[in-house]
Order: sequence, then structure tokens, then C-alpha cells
Amino acid sequence: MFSFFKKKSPPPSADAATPSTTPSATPGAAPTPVPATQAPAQPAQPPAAASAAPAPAAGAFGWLRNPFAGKSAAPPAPASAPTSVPEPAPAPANTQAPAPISAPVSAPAPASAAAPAAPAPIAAEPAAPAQAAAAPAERKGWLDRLKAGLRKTGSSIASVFTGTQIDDALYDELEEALLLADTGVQATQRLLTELRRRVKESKATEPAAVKALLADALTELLRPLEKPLVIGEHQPTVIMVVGVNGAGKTTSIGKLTWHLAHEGAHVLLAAADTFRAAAREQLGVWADRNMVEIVSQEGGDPAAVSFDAVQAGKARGKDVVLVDTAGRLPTQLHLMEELKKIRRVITKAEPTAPHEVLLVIDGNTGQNALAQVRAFDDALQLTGLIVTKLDGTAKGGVLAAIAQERPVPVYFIGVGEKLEDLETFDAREFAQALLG
Ligand SMILES: Nc1nc2c(ncn2[C@@H]2O[C@H](COP(=O)(O)OP(=O)(O)OP(=O)(O)O)[C@@H](O)[C@H]2O)c(=O)[nH]1
Repeated sequence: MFSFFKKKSPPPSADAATPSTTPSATPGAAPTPVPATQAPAQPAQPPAAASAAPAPAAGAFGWLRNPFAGKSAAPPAPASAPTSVPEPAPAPANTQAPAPISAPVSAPAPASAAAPAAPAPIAAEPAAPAQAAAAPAERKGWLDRLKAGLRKTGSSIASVFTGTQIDDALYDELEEALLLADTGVQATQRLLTELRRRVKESKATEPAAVKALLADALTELLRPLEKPLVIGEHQPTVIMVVGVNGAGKTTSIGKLTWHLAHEGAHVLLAAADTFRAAAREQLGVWADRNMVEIVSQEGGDPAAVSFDAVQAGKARGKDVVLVDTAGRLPTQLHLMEELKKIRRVITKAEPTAPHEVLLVIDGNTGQNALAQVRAFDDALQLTGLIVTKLDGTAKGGVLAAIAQERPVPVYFIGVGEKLEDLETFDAREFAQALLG
């Protein structure tokens, strides 16, 4: 299990007013909010973790605290304050993971106040150090999978250090290996310069020691990418998810939803890919699996669906609204304009939203991923990345290129198709996994 988000204490509930009880009651025209139905505990063959898992949020994960866990373990203080957003319908998300869910649901605001250690202002956390200490067995298992996933990238870099001498040949080989791993010219040069400095300073004599110094230099380079996703500062937190076709957007949203729901968050999905029926269906399957609501519409304007979803999320006191958009290339300018419109219209529904604009990139695309980050960032002002398919890739170095050239935080990385194959990004873990 994991906990990947931090929850800020929501402001003393604003729009409490009108929770529309049923899943529908969507304002405006068409979109059809589909209740995530009665879904039985375990749908067909849900991604492995679903069955293996829901040890309801224990909050024992690395550098992110799990405020919902606190709430569930010890039922939040009798929601004294008239609180905020009364959760209307017995939020579907909850049925499956009784403990964490129900509690937070009904009284989001005060709960967080009650949440013991939570007041901590969120944002950028000195991530790494705490992590190792807090890391439970699950984190260890994840690290093993990450290592296995990055083996293709790592083995060629690691082979540089099998010799006995630290000489120019070693640095040349390393340069080649880093470039082949799609680390990019700038990041590669920076790493080599930094490595030479560290080697000199430490008077290292063994290639193995050089490898450890490289891990340090890489960690430092990647560190700016570490940042937790913050949930709870706004209610709902509106997250718009974008990316090229097939990058893994919908799958990542599904995984994220599962984890959020199991942390006790109430999630609403918005299927803003209104053109492709398969895309909507795929998201619908994830909604059913996670027993969360979805706003979906056949045809029509993706921006309108997003607007309605945000409105519905506000009215129903959801913690998170996740907007899935259709895949597109950044060179398809009219489609990029469509994304900008979705963004604008979301802001009309909630002036502070979207709170996150996440780009999903396929780790296999190497340097092209960097081009995608640049283009989507220019168009949409990204707040974070999800990097998928780092399993089996020989191009894992691209994160170093991103850190060097366009350091948009990496909220999550994916190393497989199963639920548990999505985790928070940690610079040192990644550097170590990358170097084998
Ligand atoms: N190996 C691996 N496969 C993944 C990962 N994440 C997603 N996938 C697979 O990638 C494929 C595409 O994923 P989708 O979630 O449909 O991608 P999408 O970006 O929503 O696609 P469009 O809606 O067409 O734009 C699916 O087969 C997923 O199972 C990952 O981390 N590792």
C-alpha cells in the first residue's frame, strides 16, 4: 500500500450549501453522472492489488502523510462544527474500504482539524530522508519492482563500473551510457562534471566508489522533481490529466482513484474524452472498480463535461475531481487549443481550479518525453507529471533530462499495469534503481 498525497486542512467549508444527494443532479445540460453503482466488492479481475490489498490506509508510507488514516483509525472528534460539505449519497467509494472512508466523508473539514499531526502546511516537503525510515515492506517491494523495471537502463550504466580503473575511458563509456539512456546532452555533461569533482574531492580509487558518487550526483539532480500531490487544500481538488495517446492517462487515473479512495478520499471522475466511446468505457470500468461516480457524455464538448464535473464535485462535497482528457500530440494545435479551453472552463466552474494539471508521459519515449513536457507546459502551465511504463525501458535517464531542462515535479511513476505499480517519486530511490 502506499500513501502518496498530503491533505491540507480544507478551509472552513465554504459552499456547504447544496449537496445534491443523488449522483446525478448535474447542473446544466447533458452529462450523465453515472453512479458507480453497486459494484460488488471485486469486479472481474481487477488489477492485482485490489484483491491483495485494501489494508485501509495506515499512513505508513514514506514522506507523505496520510491524514485520512488518522481520521479513520480514531473516528474523528464528533464533528462539532457544523462543518462543511455534508456528503450526500452514501458515497460509493466507501463501501469497499469501510474504515477509512466513511469517517472522512461526512466531515472533511473538521476531521482534518482533528487529524493529529496534520496541521503541517503541506507543500514541498524535504522528502527523501524520512522516506527510508518510514518505508514499510510494501515500499521495499515497490523498490524491487522499480529496480527490475529499470534494469534495461541500469545494466548498461552499471557495466561501466565493472573495471578496475578510474580513467578517461571510464568517463567516456559513462557518457555514452548516459546518452543512450536518454539522459540528454546537458544533464549528461552536468553529471560528468559533477562526478569528476566528487571523485577528486573524495579521492576515490575504485570504480565501485565512483558509481556511488554518481548515484549521489544523480539524486541531487533529480531532487527538484520530488513533490507530493496535495489534496485537501481545496474542496474539491480539481486535477486535469493530459498527455499524448496511449501514454497511460486513463490507467494512471484508475490507479490514482483506487489509492485515493482507499485513503478515504471521495473522488469524482470526469470523462472529458467525449469522442472516443472506448475511452469513456475504460474510465467507466475504473469508476465501477473503485466505486466512485463518473460524469460522462457521449459526443459534445469536453469542456462542458469538465465544467459539469467540477460543479457536481463542489455540490457533492467531493475531495477530488479527476478530469480525463483525450490523448493528443502537442503538434495538433487545434487539440491543444481544446485543452486550453477545458482549462479555462474549469476555472469558470471554480475560480481556483484546476489545482493540478498533470501530464502523463510514457517513459519509453525517451527524449521525446522532454519535448512533450515542454510543449504541454507552455500551453497549460503544468503542475506535475506522471511517468508511466518505466518497466522494461532503456530510457529511464529521461527524468534526469527533465530535471535539467524543464523540472516539472514528478508526482508518480508507474512501472506496470497493476494498481500497486504506481508510486510516489523519490529521487534517491530512482537514482539507485537506475544505476542497478
Ligand atoms: N507496462 C506498463 N503499461 C502501462 C503503464 N501504464 C499504462 N500502461 C498501459 O498502456 C496502455 C495505454 O494506457 P491508457 O491508460 O489507455 O492510455 P491513455 O493515455 O489513456 O490512452 P488514450 O486514451 O488513447 O489517449 C494500456 O495498455 C495500459 O495498460 C505502466 O506503467 N507500465
